[in-house]
Amino acid sequence: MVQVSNVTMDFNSASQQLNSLKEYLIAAARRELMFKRFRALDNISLDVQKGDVFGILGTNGSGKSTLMKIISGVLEPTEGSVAVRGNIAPLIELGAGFDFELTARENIFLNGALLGYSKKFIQEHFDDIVDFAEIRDFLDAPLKNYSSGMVSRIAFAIATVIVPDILIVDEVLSVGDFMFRQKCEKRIQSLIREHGTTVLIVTHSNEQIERLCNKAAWIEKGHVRMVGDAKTVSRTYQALGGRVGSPESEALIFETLNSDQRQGADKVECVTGKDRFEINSLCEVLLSKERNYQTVVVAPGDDAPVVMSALSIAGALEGICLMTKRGQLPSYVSAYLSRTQPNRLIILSHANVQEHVIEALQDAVSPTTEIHLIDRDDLEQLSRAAFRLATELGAQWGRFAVLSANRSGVASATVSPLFFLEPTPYLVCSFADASNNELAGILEEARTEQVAVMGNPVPLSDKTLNKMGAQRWKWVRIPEQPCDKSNTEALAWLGEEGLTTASKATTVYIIANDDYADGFSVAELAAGVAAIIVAVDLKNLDSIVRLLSFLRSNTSHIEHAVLVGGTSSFNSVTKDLVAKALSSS
Ligand SMILES: Nc1ncnc2c1ncn2[C@@H]1O[C@H](COP(=O)(O)OP(=O)(O)OP(=O)(O)O)[C@@H](O)[C@H]1O
Repeated sequence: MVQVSNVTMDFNSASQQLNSLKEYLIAAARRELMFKRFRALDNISLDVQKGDVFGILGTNGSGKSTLMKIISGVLEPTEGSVAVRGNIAPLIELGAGFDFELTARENIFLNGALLGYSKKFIQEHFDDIVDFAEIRDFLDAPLKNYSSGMVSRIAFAIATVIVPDILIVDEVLSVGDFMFRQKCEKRIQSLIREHGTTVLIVTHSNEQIERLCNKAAWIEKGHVRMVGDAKTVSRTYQALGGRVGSPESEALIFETLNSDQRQGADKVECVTGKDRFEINSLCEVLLSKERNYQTVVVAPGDDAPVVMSALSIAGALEGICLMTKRGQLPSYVSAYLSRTQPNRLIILSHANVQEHVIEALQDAVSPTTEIHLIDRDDLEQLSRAAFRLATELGAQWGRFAVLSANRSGVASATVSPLFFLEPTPYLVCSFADASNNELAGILEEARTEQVAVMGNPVPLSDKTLNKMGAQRWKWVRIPEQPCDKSNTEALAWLGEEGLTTASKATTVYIIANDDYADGFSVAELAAGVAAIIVAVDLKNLDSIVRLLSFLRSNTSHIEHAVLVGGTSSFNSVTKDLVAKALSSS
């Protein structure tokens, strides 16, 4: 029905900004107009058969709409050709052919005429259009008073009043409200089933592609990357689309995804929530099944160094660490406090945790609960005050200490189980000499033997560290980024110190590079089973491949891989990839 042959589309756009038509004409007359050429489509070929419901996938700007406009005849390709058999109803840029000064009634006739319908045909179908669009009460109001959703309804109703041979739907199913989207989808379904209409559908919804289409193409940066059955293309796109990485990594992921290994699936679990607070609440449920905590430490969840301080003192005082938002106390935290009525509540507050949140925390516990509030705008001061409080409350510090710049990253999340394996101070450091002297004093007081210096860059130079540590403690530097380097060095350090070993761990918690704070929530769970936490950069295929090869080489002892992250981080494809990597022993 549609044959796209070697289509290339170049756009010219002015390379300098001209502010008026006059400026444009002057520049044109002087032959000073400069254009930049941009190739939106590069030698695209596709074959759409009668009855196909053909999905087009691709990241923003990959050329999907340009291709649809060329197929509809709105744009002429620079090179190549398109052969179409039958009439087309193009649902592209709904409302593009409307005059917003005219009424909805007038626009129905105007738009219908643009689509080639006769006046008689529109009159005969006028009621159908109005009823489908649900606009009868507003027919004589000018279109400029309509919402964009209502305009889309009219456009959809007009374009689908005929039974087209080919229907082109470009992101139309993502406009309007839920009920109307369903109604549009039903009409498309009836065109497909009852009239055998061939459909080309552009959408960012993989779910729609898999549900509606039999075939799909994935277009990336103007090239066809893959054509095939809708489910395979959609799943491959979810795994590889818009990501960076070497062709070797891409091939390996593709191969893993297409392998029919099944055994690993029962080893993979997910802890997913809509955000880090929901994940923290899920972890709270798992942790409180095992223990009744008498100390609860609450910290603002969007401030990684504060959460690290909270984990440090929670570990040292055998407490649980919960996260709060700055402007609102999550309900699971207040519910937990009311339910368990702990003996001690420690609140860490930093930069704009609102007063009412702190009050709500205080109100949630019983009058006999001992409450400690550490409120400091300065992270260095906050971490030291937390250390001192834990010491006063009887913490017996172990061999290690973690020093950090005032930012944390992936390596912090990977190292965080340490706080629950051995009481370990977490201290934020700065450039000031006086501050470093105080820090050296704290480490001496805690009898620290070994220091992990997290972050890149960290204010402390090698020279300063050597001077501070003198003969008393050794130090190791662990970078917080990039993700894979952080993982490797953090895990190597934990392993060397006999804390958790990647080569023996039976459980692996996998977190996403951009959501590494989720690692803090699972720190205690990980420590409980001597598990390791690894981060993966899901936007980078090389990072995914490194994770897969790590899993493959440790398959013999990994019994559980737990994907921890927001619902958008780990999709079913990542889960499948991890399962397949774990089944290839
Ligand atoms: N008329 C035009 N003049 C210049 N460049 C254009 C024009 N139309 C599109 N482009 C460029 O061509 C590229 C492809 O655009 P297109 O709208 O086809 O992408 P898309 O895949 O539909 O994107 P999205 O998912 O964001 O809708 C983009 O970089 C866009 O800026």
